[in-house]
Amino acid sequence: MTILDKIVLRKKEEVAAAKQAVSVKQLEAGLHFNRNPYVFKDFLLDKNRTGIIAEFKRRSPSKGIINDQVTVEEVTHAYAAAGASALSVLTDVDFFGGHTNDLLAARAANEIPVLRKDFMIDEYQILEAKALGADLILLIAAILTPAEIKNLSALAKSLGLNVLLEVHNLEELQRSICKDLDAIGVNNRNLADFTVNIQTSFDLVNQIPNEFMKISESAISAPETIKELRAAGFHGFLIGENFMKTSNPGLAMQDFARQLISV
Ligand SMILES: O=C(O)c1ccccc1NCC(=O)[C@H](O)[C@H](O)COP(=O)(O)O
Repeated sequence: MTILDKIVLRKKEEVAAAKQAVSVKQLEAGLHFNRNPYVFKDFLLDKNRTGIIAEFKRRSPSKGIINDQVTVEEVTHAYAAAGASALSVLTDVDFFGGHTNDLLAARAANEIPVLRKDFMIDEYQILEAKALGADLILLIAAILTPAEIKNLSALAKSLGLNVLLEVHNLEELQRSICKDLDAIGVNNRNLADFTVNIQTSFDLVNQIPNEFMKISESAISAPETIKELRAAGFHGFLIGENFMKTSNPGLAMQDFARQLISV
């Protein structure tokens, strides 16, 4: 059983428990449910921003604890001030040390798009994302059938949410593309065995139809890499560990953004 299989098994239990605890009616009555989400593309293409989707990531299955000494408010606020185009907030508890409260806190502290970074397998989680104030949801091709991607993305769009599809190879990309996606992310990390290779992004970028925003995800640690990814056609860059492993992730992002101007 891969780590991804384990995460999905646990996610099914979590979603079942969440449905018992909070009804769909209660979600729909939530503080943020009627808020208009930000348009992800506008922030990605804003020349005054970096294109970076900066992630708040306390721990991960591949690295263990990355940083449990900082708060979501201080870090995400500093990311936004340093020019992040969007924030990625992990809400998975067991494998990433995240929480839905982290998303609520990031929403309250920021006025840029927030991605609910989780393993979405059920319509309930999309409604929950909307209620928490997310602007963007992630659908991972490796854990969903084409029909599930179609249904979950259609529901997200009907709620005004932006949809990021994540793929790792050409087969996942070709079987998963559908009309309700806004962006397609190439994950440079193989989620089954944790190996990382930036080349995955370069290999797939021209296979992604140009109507979608193109995002390179994971293992990005140098401004020069962003320059190369941009030249290849990417609009967005999801970065977690490179900032979170420092004692001051916001400052790390600020230094990175400064260097980005001069590469
Ligand atoms: O990061 C992991 O170990 C991991 C393991 C299993 C499933 C997903 C995993 N990570 C999710 C991500 O892809 C990253 O959090 C995200 O792309 C940022 O990557 P990085 O900049 O390398 O932290």
